[in-house]
Amino acid sequence: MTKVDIISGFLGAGKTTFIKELIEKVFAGEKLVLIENEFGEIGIDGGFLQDAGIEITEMNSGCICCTLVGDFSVALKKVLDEYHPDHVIIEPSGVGKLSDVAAAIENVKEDADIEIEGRITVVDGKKAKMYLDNFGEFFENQVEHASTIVISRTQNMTDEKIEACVHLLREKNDKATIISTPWDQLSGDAIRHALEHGAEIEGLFEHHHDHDEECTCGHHHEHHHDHDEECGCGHHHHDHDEECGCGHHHHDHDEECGCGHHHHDHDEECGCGHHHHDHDEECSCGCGHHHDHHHHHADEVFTSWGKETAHKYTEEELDYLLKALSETDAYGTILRSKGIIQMADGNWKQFDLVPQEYEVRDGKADYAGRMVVIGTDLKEDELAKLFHVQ
Ligand SMILES: Nc1nc2c(ncn2[C@@H]2O[C@H](COP(=O)(O)OP(=O)(O)OP(=O)(O)O)[C@@H](O)[C@H]2O)c(=O)[nH]1
Repeated sequence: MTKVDIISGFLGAGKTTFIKELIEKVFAGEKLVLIENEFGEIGIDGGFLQDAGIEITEMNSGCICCTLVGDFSVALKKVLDEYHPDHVIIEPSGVGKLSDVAAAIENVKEDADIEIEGRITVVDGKKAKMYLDNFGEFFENQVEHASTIVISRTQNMTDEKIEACVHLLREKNDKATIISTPWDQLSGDAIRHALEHGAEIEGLFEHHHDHDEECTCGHHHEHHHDHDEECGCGHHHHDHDEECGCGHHHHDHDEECGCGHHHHDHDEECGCGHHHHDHDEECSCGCGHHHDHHHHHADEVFTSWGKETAHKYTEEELDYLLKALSETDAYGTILRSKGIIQMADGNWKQFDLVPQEYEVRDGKADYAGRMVVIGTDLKEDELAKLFHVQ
């Protein structure tokens, strides 16, 4: 039996940092495989885990989401056959929906001896409200489908702020264990207990209905449900045996689409008896597409820009670009950036950036400098100038 833990969380939430804690405190000595799915084309993480002798499979071909569920299932099966690990840790991209990833694992469960132990979502305590308001479609799904929610950065928050954050998360998920203790104070046992509790309540997420049936809404779902239950794909389905014929996705009508606006039903009927929202106007979510439905794929909303470079940066250049990206919107709405670059003195530095915060560490020489920037409305030409990669 291989136990599978999913460590999800929005861009820069602290997934990789929490995985380090898990590996050191909880999974030490176990045969472990990590499957990482980065949204950016250029993988930056990974080095430290490889050094620790942990097997890493990167899926950089795109975000695990409903369109990539099949590819992901194949990658997971391959890892199980090849390594027979005790544990598989899956780190989906920050903009992946936890329900999509869980559905992919459920696929594999039918012919492999695995059990989902924890659906863990790491939440940046300081940004939870802002991300819920602005990118609710992605962030909310990660919170709602978690069995354990781990809040990061609580060591830098007041008790009131921590409480407000827990309250906000509780409104979206009243079942999950919420960990708000700073991680360095958490023992391995406490983390293990939270994971095991996750496994206990995992049963609540599982449904046993007809598998492999084609839903008449035009999508292939792994599970079908009675009544108005959520199937884990993050969408709300109505009677599955009913053909509505309108060819649209149907969702909870009161759901936010992630563009930060609340859309209401328009009075149009497509004939299936449900109200659909059908705007012809452009949504201001930044994806630049016309929407006639509520569902966004991550790559419609978020863009990733990445480059390799031989440029050697001075301290001033690095300082300037990190401040520009974290404190201004001159280059678009920057949600995440990370990179490994060579400095003018020959040393290598690794940087990690989220809105309002960045961190620079000494890095190891690599084959080339490289960086990735993820956000909305990215100004790519300006970014290229900022990083001296033109
Ligand atoms: N102070 C503090 N910093 C943290 C904490 N968790 C994460 N960070 C920092 O936040 C940045 C992002 O952390 P990661 O662990 O790389 O986040 P991630 O969720 O893996 O990010 P993605 O690569 O976007 O998936 C890094 O600079 C971390 O050092 C925390 O609890 N406290």
